[in-house]
Amino acid sequence: MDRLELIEVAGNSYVVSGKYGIGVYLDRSSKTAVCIDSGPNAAVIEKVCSRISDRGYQILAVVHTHGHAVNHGGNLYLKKRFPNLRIYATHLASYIIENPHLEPLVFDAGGGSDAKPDQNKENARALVTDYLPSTDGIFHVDTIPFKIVSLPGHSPGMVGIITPDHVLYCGDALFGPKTLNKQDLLFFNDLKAAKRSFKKLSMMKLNAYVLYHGGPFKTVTGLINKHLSLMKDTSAFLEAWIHEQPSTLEQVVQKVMKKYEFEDDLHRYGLTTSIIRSYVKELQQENRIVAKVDNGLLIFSKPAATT
Ligand SMILES: O=c1ccn([C@@H]2O[C@H](COP(=O)(O)O)[C@@H](O)[C@H]2O)c(=O)[nH]1
Repeated sequence: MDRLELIEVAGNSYVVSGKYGIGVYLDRSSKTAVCIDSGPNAAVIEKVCSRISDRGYQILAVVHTHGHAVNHGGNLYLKKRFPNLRIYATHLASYIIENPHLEPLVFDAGGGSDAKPDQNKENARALVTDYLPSTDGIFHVDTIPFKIVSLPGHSPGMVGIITPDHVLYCGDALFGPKTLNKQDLLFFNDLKAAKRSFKKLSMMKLNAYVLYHGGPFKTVTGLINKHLSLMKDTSAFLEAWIHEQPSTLEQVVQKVMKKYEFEDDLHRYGLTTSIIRSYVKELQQENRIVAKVDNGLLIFSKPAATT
């Protein structure tokens, strides 16, 4: 793993270099640091701790945007190193953070989970100490004021965190260009909520936006448009296929895995199934497809023509 650095985003707000955009807010008066999410495992967060202590700061708290394993895998390490650590999360996120065995409910369709097994084990007993509101508002870590912005879509109850420097840590409300170029199929568990979150983001005026998969950006309008266009393409593809060929969810997943030339592995299958479920739900909500049970099979098909 490359050496991780703290990159200044604005004022006292930083982001860790590398694959995971862990946020770090350095409070100069108290010499304490607040992390936004804690990375996938102990190895990553240990390096982040070293960069923070090189600057003479101690970690006081970690604030979670949502409860996916790659966002909270550093908690147990932090808790062991800083026994008075505060861990902030919404109620919804806390269920998964405290019970990592629940994560397969989100990512798994009977096979693999999004987290590697050791990430799950590692995090087994790092309990949330403080609940964040899942609606917009202000909360304090010690005396430092942060703002919460509700940004559901990728994960239920996901929130963004705004630091006193007006930097918004968006979690996975948006993905960066690297992720967008790698995968056309975007993980959102509620597409309508995701689009409302995009709209909210597009109306905000902040100094910078930090994406957990993508790092810091001055504006996110271009990224939002790219997300909307990829989502529209996926929806149109699924609608056209289901109109042509009434299908079960498994058949739709198979079609998509073939289209994107995904490897036959359990993790990819689970992720694809979760994503396709969200699209199929939206197509049903918009009456673009219908569902019926036929001989014990759930079949999606074209709605009957109205006269
Ligand atoms: O097909 C997919 C696969 C993954 N995602 C989301 O992207 C990020 C980053 O994934 P990496 O594989 O670690 O680069 C992760 O949060 C996945 O949920 C996706 O949207 N579509």
